[in-house]
Amino acid sequence: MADAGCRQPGTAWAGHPLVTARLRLRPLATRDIEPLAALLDDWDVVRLTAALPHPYTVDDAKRFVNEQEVRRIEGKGVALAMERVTDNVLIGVVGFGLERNGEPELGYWLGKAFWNQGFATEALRRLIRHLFDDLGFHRLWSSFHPDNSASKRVLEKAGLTYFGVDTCAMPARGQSVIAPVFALKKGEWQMLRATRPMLLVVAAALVDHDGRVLMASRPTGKDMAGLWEFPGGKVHDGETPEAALVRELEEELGLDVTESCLAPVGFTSHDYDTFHLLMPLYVIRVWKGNPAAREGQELRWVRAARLADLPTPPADIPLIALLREWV
Ligand SMILES: Nc1nc2c([nH]c(=O)n2[C@@H]2O[C@H](COP(=O)(O)OP(=O)(O)OP(=O)(O)O)[C@@H](O)[C@H]2O)c(=O)[nH]1
Repeated sequence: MADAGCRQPGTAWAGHPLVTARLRLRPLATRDIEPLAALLDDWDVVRLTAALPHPYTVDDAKRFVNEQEVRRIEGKGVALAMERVTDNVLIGVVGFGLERNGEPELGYWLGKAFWNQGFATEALRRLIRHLFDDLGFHRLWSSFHPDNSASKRVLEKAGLTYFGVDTCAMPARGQSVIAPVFALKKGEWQMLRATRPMLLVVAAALVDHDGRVLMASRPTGKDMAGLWEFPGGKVHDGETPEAALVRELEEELGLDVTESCLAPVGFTSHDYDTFHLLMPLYVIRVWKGNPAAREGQELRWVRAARLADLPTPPADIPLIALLREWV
């Protein structure tokens, strides 16, 4: 599913948010100025960057947000806020510039509290897909301070490989460095993507007598922890989707459901960048037992019209719209 309607390849950035499992990437706005300054007034965050001053003030952040808006309008590049979907907190910035050679140069930074949790890689993978698939670029690149091994790892995980070195000015540090340059061509990226798995997951919309739907929070330790989802899980080898759902509902909630009570209502097909999710959804109105949270999840009965208020995995958004018609 495209994240923002049916964009044709080659169309320009239109300001739509890009959505990942845990993040929303959207243009910077005035409301980001204070949180931006708080995240960037940190020597550990800025010391290996080229242009971010230290100390970093609210005025610096104001100037940065205004400059980025001008760059975006002039088509020179885009800086996107990385916003966590569970609580809408700004955690960093990712973006690209076309100033150096007309090919996108990737850049990013994260507030220190958000390091080592895979956020930069997740954001970069989504931005790369946007640059190749939606904006029609054929090659992109990035360079980093030679001491910045974390940045190197992020680029490698996103698929970029060593291309050469370049002299990189670091005006905010009053020096220049010989910086490694990493690059990725569209064809290489397409080959990498062809190896990602297709995951078949089944999900249930359990609907009670009041027309409410049972949602479960993904427990700490699982991917997308804190998001609200339909109960269900992966289909095992040799299982039918229906048998898998009956098994999952027993394991996760202690419910006894018979296959004949499952009504398939639709499916979602969603690109998570590291895997492709195919997930049929079944409405169930009859079961035995009371739902019990057996796997550390929190449970909540929610009216179909209010489901959209919960932070859910992006794959679930079309199913939530569908359920409004069904329940
Ligand atoms: N159950 C469920 N999974 C969903 C939904 N939406 C969605 O993107 N998924 C994704 O589908 C995958 C299901 O994996 P899971 O970890 O829940 O599967 P599972 O119960 O078999 O767990 P396990 O592999 O830890 O035993 C996850 O990547 C999850 O994020 C949803 O509404 N319900």
